[in-house]
Amino acid sequence: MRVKICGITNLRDALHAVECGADALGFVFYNQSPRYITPKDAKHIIDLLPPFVERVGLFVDEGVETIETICRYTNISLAQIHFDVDEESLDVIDLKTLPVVRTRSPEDIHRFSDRYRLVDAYCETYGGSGKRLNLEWFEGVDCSKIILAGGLTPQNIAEVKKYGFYGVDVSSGVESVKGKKDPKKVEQFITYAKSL
Ligand SMILES: O=C(O)c1ccccc1NCC(=O)[C@H](O)[C@H](O)COP(=O)(O)O
Repeated sequence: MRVKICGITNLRDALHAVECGADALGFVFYNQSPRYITPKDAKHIIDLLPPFVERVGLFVDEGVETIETICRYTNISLAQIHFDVDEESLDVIDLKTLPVVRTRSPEDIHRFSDRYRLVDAYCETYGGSGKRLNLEWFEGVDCSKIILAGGLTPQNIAEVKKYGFYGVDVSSGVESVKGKKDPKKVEQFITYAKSL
């Protein structure tokens, strides 16, 4: 199971997550978020990461040029796209992209089904809400290209085991306060997810 720790705002949390075995770190470039990080601060952290860690940039309502410029400057390796896009618009971005499906009903899970995608619970504000998805919606679905997000915690991560997700993504479930990770929760989450 691959694990992404999202909403990284400081070097200490980043290095601790990597030490615990995180495969990917998420940086929120959306200035309305309590987890917002400036491109300059993200670059500082990313420059100090060891090899083999995916750096994911989260974007809400940004143009292609801004996304490409920020990713190149910071050395982000994957752009996570939170606003409504179609396949063609994704292909215009000259970077590896990960569309986010904000799910209101079981049918939504099948959007972008040929691609790797992050499936999150729908909420009015964007991301990091702690809101969970109904796991029954994934019964009988090919989850091999789905990264599951939304309300995951060290306590409930074991519930996802039987679905065969490509990976899991967590933000608020491993925080002490918004924008700051709890080292123990991060360690537990990654250990439990990797044991599934
Ligand atoms: O985390 C944010 O504040 C955020 C802001 C804008 C767009 C996306 C954002 N986070 C999205 C994520 O990928 C979260 O990791 C995902 O929604 C899971 O969050 P949580 O339910 O808190 O684990």
